[in-house]
Amino acid sequence: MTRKLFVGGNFKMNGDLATLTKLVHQFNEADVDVESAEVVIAPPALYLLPLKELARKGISVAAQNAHQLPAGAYTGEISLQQLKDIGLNWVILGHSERRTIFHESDELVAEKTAAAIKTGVSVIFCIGETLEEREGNKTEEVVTRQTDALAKVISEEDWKHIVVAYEPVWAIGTGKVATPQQAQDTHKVIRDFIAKRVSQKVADDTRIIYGGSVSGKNSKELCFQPDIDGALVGGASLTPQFIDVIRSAEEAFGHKAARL
Ligand SMILES: O=C[C@H](O)COP(=O)(O)O
Repeated sequence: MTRKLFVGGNFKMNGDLATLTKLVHQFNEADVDVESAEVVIAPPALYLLPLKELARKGISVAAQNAHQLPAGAYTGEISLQQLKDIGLNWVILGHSERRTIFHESDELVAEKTAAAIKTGVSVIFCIGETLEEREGNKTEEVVTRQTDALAKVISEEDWKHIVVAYEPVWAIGTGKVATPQQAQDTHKVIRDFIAKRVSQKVADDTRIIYGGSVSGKNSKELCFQPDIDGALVGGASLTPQFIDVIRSAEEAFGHKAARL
C-alpha cells in the first residue's frame, strides 16, 4: 500500500491573528484532496484554538512544542494533556530550533515523544544534521542516533503515531534546499535504520517527510522521490505557496500508487 503523503506547515513564531486567519481561509478554500495528502498546520500556541475552530475538515492543527509532564509548576509551558484537552491530535517535537536554541537533548525529545503518544497526541518527530556534521560525513551517525533515542523508549506499535521529519539544519530558512537526491539518500538511510532497529513493517509504513526551504517550486521533485513522503514547510507555509506544496504531494501520491 502507498503511504499517504503528509504536508505540515510550521508557522514558527510568525503571524498575528488577522494574517493567520486570512491564511487559513485561503487554505480552506483551496481545492485539495485530503485522501492523498494529510495536511497539518502548526501556528504559535496562542492561535491554536481559534485556528483549530477555523480550519476545515482535513486540515489538522498541531502545537510546535509541549512539555512532557501532565501538569505542574513549569511557568510558560503547555502540557500534552492540555493540547489533548482542546482537541489537538498533533505536536511537532525535536525541531532543530528547539534542539539548538533551547538545548533539547535526544533523550528529552524522545521522552516528550513517548509522553505524547501515551496522551494520544501524534508526533512530527524532527531530526537532522548541522552543516558541520554533514561536512564531517556525520549525517548518518546523527540521524540514526536521534532516531535510536526514540526507538529506545517507544514500542513497535507506537510508531504508527509518528511522522519523521528529516530537516537538515543547514537547509532550514536558508533557501539552500537539499537536492532531491541528497534528501532521498538520507531518507533511505533513516528508513533502513528503522527496518533494522524496529521492523521492516514499521519502516514500510512510517512517513518520512523532508523539511528545509521547501517551496511551491521545489516540492514536486522532492515528493516524487521514493522515500520522501511529503514535506514540513516553514517560510512558504505562511503564503499560498503552501497549497502548491500540497498539490505536489497529491500528485506524487497518485504517481506512486500507479506504480504499484
Ligand atoms: O519546520 C520547518 C522547517 O524548519 C523548514 O523551514 P523553512 O521551510 O523556512 O526552511
